[in-house]
Amino acid sequence: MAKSTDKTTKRKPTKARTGLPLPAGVPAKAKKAPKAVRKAESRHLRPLDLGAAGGDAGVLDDLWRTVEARRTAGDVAHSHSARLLARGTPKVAQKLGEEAVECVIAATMGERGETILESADLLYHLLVVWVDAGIRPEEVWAELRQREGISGIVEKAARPKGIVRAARTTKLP
Ligand SMILES: N=c1c2ncn([C@@H]3O[C@H](COP(=O)(O)OP(=O)(O)OP(=O)(O)O)[C@@H](O)[C@H]3O)c2ncn1[C@@H]1O[C@H](COP(=O)(O)O)[C@@H](O)[C@H]1O
Repeated sequence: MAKSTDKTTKRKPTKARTGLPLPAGVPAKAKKAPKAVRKAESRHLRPLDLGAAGGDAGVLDDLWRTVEARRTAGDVAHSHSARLLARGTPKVAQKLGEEAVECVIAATMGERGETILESADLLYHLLVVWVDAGIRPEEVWAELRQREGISGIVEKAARPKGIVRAARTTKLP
């Protein structure tokens, strides 16, 4: 059968790369679905074991060491961390902000499972920011330890009035 050359008969793609239907509003000519959809799709393709046993905070120290190793010896062709770090501090910081917003959205929507996943993305990108800035996890853990037992309300009330906290915040009192 002769191949139709009439453009109008060409079916508009209605599926994303993964074969899942594009959500309403995503232009059919979109090269790829919006990031949130891509993420959700990839999660759909990789059933998640939310609340998996064996999770503990030590993973953060381990993950920091892995990302730090990617900074020094990572291959941008095979390591997301190496590629992100190679894109420079502004991009590293931008990605943290993006992931924070995605976590805010999931939490606001009351999506517990999605909030867990977005929290993991956010923590990973925070570790990349630390590696990029030369911050070791124990420096942050020490700061949190120092705050133990001091209520946030008491801490804020004790700040000198009218003086911007010693270069630790851009917020005016
Ligand atoms: N925990 C993570 C992790 N969480 C999220 N991500 C990636 O972060 C990216 C965020 O997706 P985006 O859509 O924002 O894509 P992007 O390419 O970053 O940004 P854009 O250019 O699209 O704006 C995805 O590629 C996620 O897979 C992660 N990549 C790696 N890790 C872990 O970090 C360690 C080192 O990984 P590699 O550096 O890839 O070897 C391993 O233990 C990994 O499990």
